[in-house]
Amino acid sequence: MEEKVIVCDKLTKRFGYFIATNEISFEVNKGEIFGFLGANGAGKTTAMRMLCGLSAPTSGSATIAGYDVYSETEKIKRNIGYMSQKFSLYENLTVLENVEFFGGIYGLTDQEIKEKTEELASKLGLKSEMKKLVGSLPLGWKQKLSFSVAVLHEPKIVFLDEPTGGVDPVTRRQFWDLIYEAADRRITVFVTTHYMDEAEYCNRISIMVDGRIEVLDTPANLKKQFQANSMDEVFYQLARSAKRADS
Ligand SMILES: Nc1ncnc2c1ncn2[C@@H]1O[C@H](COP(=O)(O)OP(=O)(O)OP(=O)(O)O)[C@@H](O)[C@H]1O
Repeated sequence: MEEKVIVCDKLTKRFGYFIATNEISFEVNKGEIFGFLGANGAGKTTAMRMLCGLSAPTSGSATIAGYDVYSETEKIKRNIGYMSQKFSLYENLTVLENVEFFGGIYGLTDQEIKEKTEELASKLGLKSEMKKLVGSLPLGWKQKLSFSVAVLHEPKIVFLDEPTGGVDPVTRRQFWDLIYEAADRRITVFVTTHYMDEAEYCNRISIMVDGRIEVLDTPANLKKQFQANSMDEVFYQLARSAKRADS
């Protein structure tokens, strides 16, 4: 049987009377690429923050890499990687300094950091850029670098919150090559995106509407279910029913 690395049962987050995430239940397998979709305000970030151990749920249960989201948040943080468009690398440090800094935070030894640095520099074609400030790199490179840093310590799961926002299609494709490589190493990838071509790259996707998970299946099955030619069509059929104002 597949090992489940995320198990979530009726997980709920309220802010006062407002239910941002409403009884979501799902499981994610080891090494799976799981797309977590929904219109703006659907509740994705709120859910992801709970799964990363950054925000306590109001009710329901979840385990991440076997650890409880209420009582074992420190263990969760040690077993995951995280990347978002907003939280990224230090722009005023060089590429090398960033890798050394995050490697240190993740508890890698100096030798491991050295090996990882060389691997990363050659994989990303950044050998001659290692001493440049991250702030001077093009956005696409920053995001590929940021992803590589998020998986530097070979976490069990990497959470990606709109990782490719604002990046051109060619660079997004390269970014997804990195995601596939991580999944090949059995790192589970949990990714939110607004790009429907990226949704097609996921093994399975869920789509949230107004705090609830409305559908969860493979892209192929969802297209069949909604008699749609693309994930774009599936998404808009569902998003049309959303009531929340900020979508
Ligand atoms: N701390 C908070 N207090 C009150 N309401 C909040 C809080 N955080 C989020 N919300 C509300 O919860 C809802 C879900 O927000 P969330 O950021 O999780 O959505 P999202 O699906 O990630 O959207 P986006 O794609 O825009 O990031 C929104 O209506 C938001 O205004």
